[in-house]
Amino acid sequence: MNDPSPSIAAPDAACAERVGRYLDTLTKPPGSLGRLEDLAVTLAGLTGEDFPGVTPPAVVVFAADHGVAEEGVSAFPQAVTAQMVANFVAGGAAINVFSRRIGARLEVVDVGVASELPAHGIVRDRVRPGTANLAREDAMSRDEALAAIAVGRRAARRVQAAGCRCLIAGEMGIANTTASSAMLAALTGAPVSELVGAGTGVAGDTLAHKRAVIEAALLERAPDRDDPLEVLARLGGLEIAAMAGAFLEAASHRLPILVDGFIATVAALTACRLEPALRPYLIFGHRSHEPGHRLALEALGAEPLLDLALRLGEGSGAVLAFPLLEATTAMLAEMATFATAGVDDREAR
Ligand SMILES: O=C(O)c1ccc[n+]([C@@H]2O[C@H](COP(=O)([O-])O)[C@@H](O)[C@H]2O)c1
Ligand SMILES: Cc1cc2nc[nH]c2cc1C
Repeated sequence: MNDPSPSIAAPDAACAERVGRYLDTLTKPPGSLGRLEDLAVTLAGLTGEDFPGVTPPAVVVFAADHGVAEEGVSAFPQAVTAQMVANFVAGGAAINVFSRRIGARLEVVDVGVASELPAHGIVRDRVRPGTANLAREDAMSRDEALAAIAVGRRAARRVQAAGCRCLIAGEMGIANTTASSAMLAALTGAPVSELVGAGTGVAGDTLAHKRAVIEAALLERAPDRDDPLEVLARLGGLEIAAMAGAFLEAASHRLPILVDGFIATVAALTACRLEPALRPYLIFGHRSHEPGHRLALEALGAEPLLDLALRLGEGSGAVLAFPLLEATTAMLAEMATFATAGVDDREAR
């Protein structure tokens, strides 16, 4: 319980190198498939397979509430967290629609929703009914943060046991851009004014108030930036902790991980601070409209695949990027080589 991270192997460098060479035998000018070629090398290295597979993918949506919602930092009331969970169960949310398109196994996990939920269709693994208000006290204890990380690890083990070959973690939690922004400022030292954003749609005085709440909380909670578990416990969220745990566990099984938007990336950054060996297993699906996402990606040295000005969460941007991973694996498995297709290779110079 005290060690949040399983052991994570380094990617298979020999396999990655072999696939890099193989790519140049396929019927295309070398490098012409651009970042898909980088992705092929990455997938080979992290799975240790010359012809990696990513199907079927799994989407796990972690839902939790945030005590800081009572400060009026979101455009929506806290009750929307539970209402959207009911929508996920009924199949009507964006994540349901997009997950069906890619044939994903979709699971919704209650890691800390503060109100009533439907009786069926949810994995019940609630650590506590929402965090405390981080503007007034620590969001949770270290033990609760560890327990929420363990929730995520259990979810990733279910994904692995179900035979899924790519993990996408999503989240639902009213006010979680406040928690994520506070965590990102604490972990990177970046000024709150550079990373705070609209979340579900706050603007004007409400946005200024959100910034002031985060700045005051950073002074009050003052976590040690070199202690990621302390940052998570004092400023974070249960679903953020669970995503971090899911990423760590998935990497220990050599599962490729497709990271979603701002909140998921803050979870990824936290997990990388806990265990730097995680970083090579992370592929970033998209750049969210939330301004802090750029900083979080920079802190990870990450360049996402898509930039569609999304700001939904739920895992939606990662699911939309998944077909690019599928295309990458199909490129390796199905393209003809110059030799098999009888196409002249480039002139020797
Ligand atoms: O993933 C993102 O980049 C993202 C950006 C802005 C908002 N969200 C979603 O909106 C909710 C948080 O917004 P807020 O305004 O309540 O803090 C939460 O449920 C997230 O899934 C998600
Ligand atoms: C309606 C709604 C759907 C969401 N999905 C993720 N976060 C959300 C926030 C709101 C408000």
